[in-house]
Amino acid sequence: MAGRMKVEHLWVRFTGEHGEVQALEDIDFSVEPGEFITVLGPSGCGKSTLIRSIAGFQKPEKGRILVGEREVSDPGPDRLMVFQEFDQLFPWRTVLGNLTYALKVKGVAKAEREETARRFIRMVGLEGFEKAFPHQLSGGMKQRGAIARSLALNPEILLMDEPFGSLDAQTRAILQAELVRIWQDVGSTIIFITHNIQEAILLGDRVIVMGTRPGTIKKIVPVPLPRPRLPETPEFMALWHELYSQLEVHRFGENGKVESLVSGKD
Ligand SMILES: Nc1ncnc2c1ncn2[C@@H]1O[C@H](COP(=O)(O)OP(=O)(O)OP(=O)(O)O)[C@@H](O)[C@H]1O
Repeated sequence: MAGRMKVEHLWVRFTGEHGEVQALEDIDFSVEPGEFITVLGPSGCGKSTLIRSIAGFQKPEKGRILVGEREVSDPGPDRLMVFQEFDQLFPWRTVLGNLTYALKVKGVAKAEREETARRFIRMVGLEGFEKAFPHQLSGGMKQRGAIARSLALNPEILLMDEPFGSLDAQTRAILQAELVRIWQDVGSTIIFITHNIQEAILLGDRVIVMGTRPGTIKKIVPVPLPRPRLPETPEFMALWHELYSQLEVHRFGENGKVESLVSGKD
């Protein structure tokens, strides 16, 4: 069984053209094995910096991240990332080829690769498209392929940085439901970033709400609703309002108009 993941008093600072940015300040939480955590916050609050730190792409200024007993210092196969962009699969390999190649790199025996790849392709609903190349797939299908490839590699932790952010509302709703079903099947730990309140509640066992400048944890909110979750229920709506009130949802734009920093129901 995979160990608990701990983010311990993590601070990250960037020095850029426009001076210093304290992207993360004293981020501290732990995640149980098999837990589904959503991270919700307005643009620029440090969500991507947090997930990139967990992935090992970003060195902390202070603090550390533990996966079980191991301290994260570099990227590793125990923590795989799925991004928002649709071009994550190798364009010169078929869907099946993308998965079997990843399994080969991981060192899985040749005899097992194709069967494992086909199982995960089926799991994400891409059966029949094994021989298709990425350019022959829709955005949603490419995301399914990227998710299948990550899951086939059986990481301890799957890190998802707004993976459904570029999808139309209907495809997004389908993939949200399917991700929950797959997660219940495979039991991976998932850290899922979103700026969408409804998505955070639909998916997460707990929602980590972040505030901006500097990026801090404002609150960790458990979601005690049975799955599948229905946004129309009073319990769901009550949570929606609780999270909404935690977020710094509005600011004044240059022309004095109120701009929304997070989206709710899209
Ligand atoms: N490489 C970098 N160099 C300088 N500043 C950076 C760098 N990466 C991020 N930042 C700054 O750190 C802060 C947090 O950025 P980050 O991308 O983590 O936020 P986010 O919550 O993921 O935003 P979004 O939802 O818009 O993607 C921002 O102020 C950003 O400008």
